[in-house]
Amino acid sequence: MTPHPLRVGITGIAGRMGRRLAQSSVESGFVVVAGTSRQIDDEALASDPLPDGFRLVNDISELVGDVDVVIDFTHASTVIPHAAVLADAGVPWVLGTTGLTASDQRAVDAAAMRIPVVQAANFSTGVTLVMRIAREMGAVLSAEQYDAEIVEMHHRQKVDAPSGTALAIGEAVAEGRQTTLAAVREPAREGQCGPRKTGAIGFAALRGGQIVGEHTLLFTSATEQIELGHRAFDRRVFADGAVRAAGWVSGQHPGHYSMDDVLGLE
Ligand SMILES: NC(=O)C1=CN([C@@H]2O[C@H](COP(=O)(O)OP(=O)(O)OC[C@H]3O[C@@H](n4cnc5c(N)ncnc54)[C@H](OP(=O)(O)O)[C@@H]3O)[C@@H](O)[C@H]2O)C=CC1
Ligand SMILES: O=C(O)C1=N[C@H](C(=O)O)C[C@H](O)C1
Repeated sequence: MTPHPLRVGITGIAGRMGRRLAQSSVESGFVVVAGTSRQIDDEALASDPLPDGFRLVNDISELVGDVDVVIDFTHASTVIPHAAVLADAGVPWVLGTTGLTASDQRAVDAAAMRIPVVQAANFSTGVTLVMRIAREMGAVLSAEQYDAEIVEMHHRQKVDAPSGTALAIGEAVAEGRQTTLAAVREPAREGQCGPRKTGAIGFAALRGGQIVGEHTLLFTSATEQIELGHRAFDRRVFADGAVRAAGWVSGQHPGHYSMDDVLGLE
């Protein structure tokens, strides 16, 4: 049963997503009990609507005793330690961090054997649907005829590329084509890179200004081009999805869940 009101802990609460997650949590009637920041900066947080009694701590291990769920949008280097702390404490995990290595992902999968984890490279409802359509397009638009490419653009501060969403869209196309992205991903093109391989999935990552997040999937054949795009205007779209996931995951059994599960999609 979901405890009421839900007590939420937010890692990286002073970050771009951390701040927005705190607002969305409060707007949803949850209590933001604690957040982490490696540099405690009360002044920077003073303008945000956090409740009395909120604790700002240095490390996730200092907040897990007080919370029903942790929402975590930080940096890939935190994933292995966060997985261990949350699994040991038995606290559900909503994970939005991108740029994970294969060993980071294995740590998430291992934690999901012990706690419920909702992981998504993009918590917006729109992108959740884009993934489903991308899978179907991959299944119908044959790899021999249609070249699949994914273009993404983000703000100049983003540290990982291609974005987690771009990679997840690529994985969905690969799944539709009954293969894996690892098997068909085209290496970044530069110099004498040679012609495009049939069946490859390519990526282009653009960075500039304060673009929140834009993704376009293109299928190009000799006779036509199909584009599927998504543009996020405000980080609220990710935060609201993650907060919805937090409310949902706190009542679940251990397992690895996606936004499809949260939204009740087949
Ligand atoms: N799944 C989704 O829907 C979305 C995912 N993201 C992902 O969320 C993550 C955070 O994005 P964003 O909020 O823009 O990033 P920010 O850099 O603004 O915030 C990240 C916060 O994480 C904390 N942090 C803890 N450990 C580290 C570390 N080792 N290196 C860097 N930061 C650390 C920092 O807080 P402090 O310095 O105070 O400790 C920082 O403020 C990224 O991986 C991004 O791709 C972003 C948007 C949507
Ligand atoms: O870093 C960001 O900002 C974003 N990261 C996610 C990703 O890597 O896909 C989601 C969104 O596009 C914003």
